[in-house]
Amino acid sequence: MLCRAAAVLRRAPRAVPRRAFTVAIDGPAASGKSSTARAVAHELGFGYIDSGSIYRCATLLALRQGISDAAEDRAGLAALVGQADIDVRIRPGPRPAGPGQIVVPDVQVLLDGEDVSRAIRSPEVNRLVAAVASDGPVRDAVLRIQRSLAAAAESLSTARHPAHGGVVMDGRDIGTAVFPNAELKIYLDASAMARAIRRWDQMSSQGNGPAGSADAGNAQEQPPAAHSSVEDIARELEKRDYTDINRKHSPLRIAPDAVVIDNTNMTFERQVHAIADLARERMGVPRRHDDDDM
Ligand SMILES: Nc1ncnc2c1ncn2[C@@H]1O[C@H](COP(=O)(O)OP(=O)(O)OP(=O)(O)O)[C@@H](O)[C@H]1O
Ligand SMILES: Nc1ccn([C@H]2C[C@H](O)[C@@H](COP(=O)(O)O)O2)c(=O)n1
Repeated sequence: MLCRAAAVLRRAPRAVPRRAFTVAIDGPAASGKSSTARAVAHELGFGYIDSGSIYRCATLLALRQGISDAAEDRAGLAALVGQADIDVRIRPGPRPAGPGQIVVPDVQVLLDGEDVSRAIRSPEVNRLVAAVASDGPVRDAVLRIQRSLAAAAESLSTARHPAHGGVVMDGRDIGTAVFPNAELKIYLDASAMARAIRRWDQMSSQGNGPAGSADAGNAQEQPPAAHSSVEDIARELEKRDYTDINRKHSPLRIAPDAVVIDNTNMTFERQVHAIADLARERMGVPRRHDDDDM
């Protein structure tokens, strides 16, 4: 009898079919959401969706159609966004520089088949995107795109890893509005000064230095006039935090069930390993980075 039971157990499928695992990463500007989310997705073999890039595509559409940031002019934008074909793909990025180093893949964004990865980070888009992202109907249209892109990315990932596939999405309202039932919600935070220093470094590494850089990551806080100091950038980031927290539609909030990670004094590697291991723990698979207990 025992032998029979054992044989039946051996024949039983190992993994019970389950919904794919969703990791939602939210937080203020320059807290490290997108770089962390991409690295975590790579480490777990998950899909990745940069939700900010969808708002940026909506903004590019507005600019190309000559739609200004006046609310009445934006009335038709939500319909345009709903009809657009927007795709966000993860690209195998630079190889790690040494053994054990973290891979942060690049992201490619397609708007109606055109590669707009650079165009959506132009100074014009940076200037308009916050206004576009505060529009209720545009947010509803983007929400539908976010969910359908995530479903596609999840099914690709689960086709490769049937027992533990999933998707990582980063933004401002992923754990609160887009995926309120996400299996793991992270709220990534850091002091305004730490974020300003990172932004400064980002701008410097992109060529012209903070004073003249046109495209510094996603830096919307960069005014047309050049920044003279890290303190200026910190003040701009605080202004943006205020706008994000106080806007009417989907304001930036910490979901009650989110794990808050303040990475002010944390290395990039540690936060990536910690989040990946939290996901593994919740999926019931062994942790890989035992030193990274949070
Ligand atoms: N723990 C960390 N220590 C130092 N630098 C970090 C850390 N985490 C992320 N960074 C760096 O901070 C910079 C900003 O990160 P990232 O672009 O991922 O932020 P973000 O939150 O997605 O920004 P935004 O909201 O504007 O899109 C990047 O250069 C990233 O490599
Ligand atoms: N889930 C999201 C993602 C982004 N936004 C807003 C915030 C920014 O104004 C804009 C672009 O985001 P970024 O690429 O800089 O991360 O979109 C949002 O409201 N909700």
